[in-house]
Amino acid sequence: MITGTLICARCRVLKQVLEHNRLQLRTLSAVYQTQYDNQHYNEPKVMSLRNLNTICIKSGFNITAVMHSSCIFRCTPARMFHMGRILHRVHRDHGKETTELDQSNENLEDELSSSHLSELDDHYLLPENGHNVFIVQPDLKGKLRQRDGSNIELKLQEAIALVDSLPKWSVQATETVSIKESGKKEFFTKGNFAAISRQIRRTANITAVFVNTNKLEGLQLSLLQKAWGLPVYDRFTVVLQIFKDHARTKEAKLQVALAEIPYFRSRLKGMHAGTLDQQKGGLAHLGGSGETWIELRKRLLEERGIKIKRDLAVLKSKRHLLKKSRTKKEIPIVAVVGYTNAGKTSLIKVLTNEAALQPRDQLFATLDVTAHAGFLPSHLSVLYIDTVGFISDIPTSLIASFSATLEDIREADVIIHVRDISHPDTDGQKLNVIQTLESLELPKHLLDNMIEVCNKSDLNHSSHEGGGICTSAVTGQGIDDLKLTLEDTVITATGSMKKSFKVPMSGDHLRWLYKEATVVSTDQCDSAEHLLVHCIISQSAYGRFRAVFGKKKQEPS
Ligand SMILES: Nc1nc2c(ncn2[C@@H]2O[C@H](COP(=O)(O)OP(=O)(O)OP(=O)(O)O)[C@@H](O)[C@H]2O)c(=O)[nH]1
Ligand SMILES: [Mg+2]
Repeated sequence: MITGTLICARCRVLKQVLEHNRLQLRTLSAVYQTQYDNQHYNEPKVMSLRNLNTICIKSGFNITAVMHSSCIFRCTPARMFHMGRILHRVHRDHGKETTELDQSNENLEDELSSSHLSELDDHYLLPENGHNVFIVQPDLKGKLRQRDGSNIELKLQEAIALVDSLPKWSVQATETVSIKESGKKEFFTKGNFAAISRQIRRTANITAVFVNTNKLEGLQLSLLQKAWGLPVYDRFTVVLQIFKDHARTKEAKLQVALAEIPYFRSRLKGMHAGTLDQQKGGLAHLGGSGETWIELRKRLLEERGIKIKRDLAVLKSKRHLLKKSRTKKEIPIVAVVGYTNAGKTSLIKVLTNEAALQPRDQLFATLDVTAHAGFLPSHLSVLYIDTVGFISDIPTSLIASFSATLEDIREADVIIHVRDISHPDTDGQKLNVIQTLESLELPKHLLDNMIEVCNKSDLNHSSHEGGGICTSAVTGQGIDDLKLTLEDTVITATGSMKKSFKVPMSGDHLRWLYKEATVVSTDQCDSAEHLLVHCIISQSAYGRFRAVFGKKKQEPS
């Protein structure tokens, strides 16, 4: 039996280090590497430890120690112990397929690959103690201003609300700075940069700077961090943290993890390869084909992205099954969209009387797409879909990672656009939502039939002109109007009809209609043996009704 140390073949760097030092490891690593290359090269998941163990036994290899690439970088004794324990169990249970084992392997893979990526993180996302933030509000000048067109004071207010949405984060000071050009290596001009740096240095107790711009380039970010000696955040990273903090379900967490990848990638871009490789103990290049520290992390990020997308696809297929069963029952779907904090969840709560719904005065309180059943005045049941709020100046990659939400909007029968009519920038917010919806290339009829709701009208003291149904989710004002309008729109959008049927008191007609259509009300007929039934019925159900019961007898002209 050959005795040796087991290594993770995914890490070619480590393999080369070991070989370079003439350690007696080649037999197993070669077997593992070959298997990995042949079978799993394009797959993010490495061979399971159980399979590896089978190979070990077949090739007469006795494992005496476990070693992973993270030993070189950041291997904790606990991780080593964990891996050793699993291998011990694999040995013991060799040949037996136990689910417990699979579970451990999965967790382990995640733990190990995130151990590399956590070095990119450096507690930058969701630091335990929060932050005292200095907000720098860029004031765009010249052509940039014309393109942007929004009010600086309102942008600053939104930046403050974003920071306040994070646990233990607070705003310490704010400053507005003129910006003339974007896309340059340096974000600020020299003079402005010196002034803002002085201001930051003078303000006590600051632990982070938030530059309220869409997204800083990797290089810009690292230059600013170096100059100020503080972590620097842009809009993308602040919203990403809010998403990370608010994500509850597996799907939302996966979507946030997917959104994190471009962020990590941009961090890599901003890092200087030479400096980091030196810091990591000269492991930058080991032989011609070895991976540098940065290459390794790029590969891990790519693998992580593939894995997350695969997991999301599984969830999506389940979601489709659910949708199919919904469609089978022909329940109309109403997607409730709007700017974050406009009152979407609150409105659904009053429309459905669902006590469990919890609106919160927070940006991005809702991150999970949820469905809530409600009834319209004619007893027509609908499903309201609560969605993630929109916000201006967010890179599309962040929105795209929430593609499931967007797909739900696409598949709805009707869209309700909820606006916060009391917000000083309500028109800007409306424009942003419309532009985002248009960029989703939704079917034309969905945009044409969209219902605009001017919510929080109890707080709006100036008169509101223009379309839209004025509502208040707090006082209930306008909710009945909204339901009536929604009912008409749903009936038109789903191709349903309002019909009345004269059906015999005895017989299956009435039971059938209650099951397959929405019975609005019933009336006595001239004949005592018949009943007049008023329904909302889909075209397909109407066709079936006629096929089962015949036309002439039941329908009054
Ligand atoms: N006064 C008043 N407050 C409202 C009204 N509707 C919602 N709110 C408040 O506005 C805040 C946000 O409400 P939500 O329903 O959570 O808003 P949302 O659009 O779902 O927000 P996100 O999920 O974060 O995008 C909460 O504090 C609500 O109580 C309203 O009509 N009048
Ligand atoms: Mg909400």
